Amino acid sequence: MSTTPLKVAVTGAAGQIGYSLLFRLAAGALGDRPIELRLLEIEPALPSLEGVVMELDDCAFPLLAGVEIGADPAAIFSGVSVAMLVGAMPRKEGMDRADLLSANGKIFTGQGKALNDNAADDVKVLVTGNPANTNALIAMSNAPDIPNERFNALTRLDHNRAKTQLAKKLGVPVTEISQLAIWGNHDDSMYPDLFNTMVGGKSAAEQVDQAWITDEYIPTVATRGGAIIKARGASSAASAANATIDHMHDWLNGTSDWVSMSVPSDGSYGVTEGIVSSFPCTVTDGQYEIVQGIELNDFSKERIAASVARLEGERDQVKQLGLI
Ligand SMILES: NC(=O)C1=CN([C@@H]2O[C@H](COP(=O)(O)OP(=O)(O)OC[C@H]3O[C@@H](n4cnc5c(N)ncnc54)[C@H](O)[C@@H]3O)[C@@H](O)[C@H]2O)C=CC1
Ligand SMILES: O=C([O-])CC(=O)C(=O)O
Repeated sequence: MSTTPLKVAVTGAAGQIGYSLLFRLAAGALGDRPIELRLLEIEPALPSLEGVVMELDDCAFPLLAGVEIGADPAAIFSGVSVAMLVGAMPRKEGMDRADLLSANGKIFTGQGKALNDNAADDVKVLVTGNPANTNALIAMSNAPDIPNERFNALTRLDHNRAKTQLAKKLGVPVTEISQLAIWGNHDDSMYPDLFNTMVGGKSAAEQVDQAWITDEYIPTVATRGGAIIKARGASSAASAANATIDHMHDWLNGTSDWVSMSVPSDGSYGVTEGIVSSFPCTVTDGQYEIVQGIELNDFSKERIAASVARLEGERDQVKQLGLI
């Protein structure tokens, strides 16, 4: 076990996702090593964050080596090797995630610059705050000294949702499912591809019919966030925190199966270079790779192209806003 604390920044730490995320991080969810938490909030939320820190203290977590809080990104990001950018406004019922671009996008220009100037050389940045893919693009574009591939966005929640919905349909445990992946944007156009997914060693697509995939499965996965907002009156929090941990855990520690990661496209599968889009990925020694050589049928190609078009639209919008 490494005894050097891993310095992890979390933004929006006093929010709902923060409340589920911090305690698991402090308990060792990223790996069996000490962790130092650097928590960023806006000034008015700092008193509430102080209460959360009191609760962290009250857990006496053996791996928690320190907690620092503040409203200055430069100070909080100083020397961090992991940055979880969660802090952003959540959508309300009836909104699309892209509706948050003008409100949230500017958060990621300042945080991109602050990471550029203050984070450790090996920093890995994961954006959860919505619209996550394009916010990651904004942060990446404002951090010219950090390699682009260190900026990811979260589609692991969609991946986990896709896994459970398929497992329920087929009456199998989630552990039977492999090679599942979400492609495209974390919005209603996302595409969970079942044509390359395996269940119990056999093709998933051959065990369900196409009408179920098109009319039930894809819409259920893609609109799950909205369904949760409707049911809870607030957007997903514990599951989003769980997915944020899953993504960063795997990026740091490696994978044994495909995982869905939104990463800057290198042009693989015709996805426009530079946009941050979800792909099937594997991770070895802290480096992810987009899985190559996957056969995509015409249905999949069409769905991916539609989602990529949404990402291009968001990119054009933030260009116009002067954020990239
Ligand atoms: N990618 C994904 O799968 C998911 C993304 N989300 C997104 O995550 C974000 C956070 O969600 P919640 O925790 O539920 O929201 P929340 O409103 O409970 O918490 C957000 C926190 O961010 C803080 N904040 C705002 N601006 C900030 C800034 N400039 N620097 C630091 N902190 C700042 C706020 O003060 C607040 O405490 C939302 O944008 C939401 O839509 C939520 C679920 C899943
Ligand atoms: O739907 C939302 O606004 C929150 C979110 O991203 C999700 O739950 O997937």
